[in-house]
Amino acid sequence: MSPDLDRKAGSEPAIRVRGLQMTYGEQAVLTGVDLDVRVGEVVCLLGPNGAGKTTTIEILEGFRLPSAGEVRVLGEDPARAGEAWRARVGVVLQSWRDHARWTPRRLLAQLGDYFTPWSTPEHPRPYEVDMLLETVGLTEHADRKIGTLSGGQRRRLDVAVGIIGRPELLFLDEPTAGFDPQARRDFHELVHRLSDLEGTSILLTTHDLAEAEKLADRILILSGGRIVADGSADELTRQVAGTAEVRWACGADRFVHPTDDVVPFVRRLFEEHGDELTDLEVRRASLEDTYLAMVQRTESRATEPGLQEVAR
Ligand SMILES: Nc1ncnc2c1ncn2[C@@H]1O[C@H](COP(=O)(O)OP(=O)(O)OP(=O)(O)O)[C@@H](O)[C@H]1O
Repeated sequence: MSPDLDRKAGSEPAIRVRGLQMTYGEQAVLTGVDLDVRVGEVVCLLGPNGAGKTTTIEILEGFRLPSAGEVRVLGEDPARAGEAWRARVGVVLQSWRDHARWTPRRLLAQLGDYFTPWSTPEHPRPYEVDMLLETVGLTEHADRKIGTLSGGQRRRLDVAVGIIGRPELLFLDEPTAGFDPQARRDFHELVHRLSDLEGTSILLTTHDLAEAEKLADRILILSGGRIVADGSADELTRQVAGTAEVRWACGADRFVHPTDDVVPFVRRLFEEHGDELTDLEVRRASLEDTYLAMVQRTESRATEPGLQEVAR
């Protein structure tokens, strides 16, 4: 941990949300969301389509007013925060479509100027444009018109626009949608670099569970209007019963057994069947299995009145 992070570690979280509610007309989308993102942490918000991930992020960005609840982002209420606060927050929007005739270099230089008044010796802003172009892999395309860039190249530009001001907190809403595998890997390295070297706090949404596992210090699952799971990928996987499945074959017969105690179970198999075993496989629950189990659990609770009370 860098000295800067060390200093910040005891301070208030980058994001603190309690009892957040959001209702669109008659539709209650968020019914009581509690979440924290600590300084320097990378947190991934997962949830099915329509769960309210974008709504949550937009409220935290100050672009949408909640119906109820307490929201603190970098120590302020985003709905009331001013320009100095906005300069500390980076937002990667779903594709930069304006300024098709500008070049990435010109756009980034122009947007970067906005952050200059908020530069301090401890936290110089903005990023140097050439360095940022290199970081997001756009050096070759720096002087082409934005309108002629491919979808993936524009997405890289979106990321550059989001971080040009060297934000302390970065929001990424499905940042790698449309990326090819190389661009995805480059982006993952960029997130690690921002987090490890710059101490940037990051909240991102994705539907790519492998991406969540790779990037997140902590995963939150939003379902049924609330956070239903909170932990590292390993911690979440351990919360789902039957964490491993043992498959084996004796001659032509094949068997499957779910178990939490893999080693004693396999030892018994060898004691009982020894040389008769012709195949053996231990399959741990993946984050995908865990995610689907947790979302199904909340969805079935929502359709069975009273069950939620019993489960508590
Ligand atoms: N401006 C709006 N007016 C009315 N309803 C809205 C509005 N924005 C979102 N919704 C509804 O709120 C719910 C949550 O939408 P949101 O976009 O936050 O979900 P999401 O988790 O980001 O979904 P996805 O994974 O599909 O992007 C959806 O049912 C959506 O139709």
